[in-house]
Amino acid sequence: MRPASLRRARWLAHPDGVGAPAAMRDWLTTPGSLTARLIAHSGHFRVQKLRQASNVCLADEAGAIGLARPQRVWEREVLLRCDDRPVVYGHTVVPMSASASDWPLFSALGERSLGTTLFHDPKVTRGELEFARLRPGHPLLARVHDVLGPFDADSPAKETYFARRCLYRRRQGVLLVTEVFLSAVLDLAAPATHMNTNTK
Ligand SMILES: C=C(O[C@@H]1C=C(C(=O)O)C=C[C@H]1O)C(=O)O
Repeated sequence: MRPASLRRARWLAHPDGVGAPAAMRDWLTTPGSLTARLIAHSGHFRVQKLRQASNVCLADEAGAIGLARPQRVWEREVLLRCDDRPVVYGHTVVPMSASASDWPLFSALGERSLGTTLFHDPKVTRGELEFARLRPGHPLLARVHDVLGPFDADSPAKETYFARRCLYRRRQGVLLVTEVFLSAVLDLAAPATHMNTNTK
């Protein structure tokens, strides 16, 4: 079992505390749907579903979804791909106590983006974003390793990953989405500044 200091990250209410470079900070603080912004900054966007089944949630997640300790939840893992390059690893958990009427579209999402169901449903309320720097040894990075292969060990800088998470509520249900941003996201078309994106 990893030491507690490695199993958990410090989730902060403001991105300044995680020390992300400006370009990564801009992606971390995307105000609306990440899916919509990735679509706007690539020629082809795809949600690659890795796994959707029950699993024990991460130590970092239990408290955020109202559980006293890590317990079995509904878990969804995806890679968001732009022009076939993985740019975000998505990890979503829903407590087993949720009813089908809380998240009616969740179980049958397949390779449709969860974001499209969250941002177009007036019954869904979105909590505040939280931000973290994930250090080698964090379980989310182990998941990323499992999918993308080992880190480039001779360049530790590449082992620094930044993530954000957000709690969504609908009826009596909660759903926590955590997004780990991969370095390839910085190669997308220069992200528009929020001012530009808000002036549509
Ligand atoms: C919350 C969103 O949904 C995205 C889609 C996900 C999925 O399909 O599992 C997971 C992470 C998100 O980046 C979004 O687009 O903002």
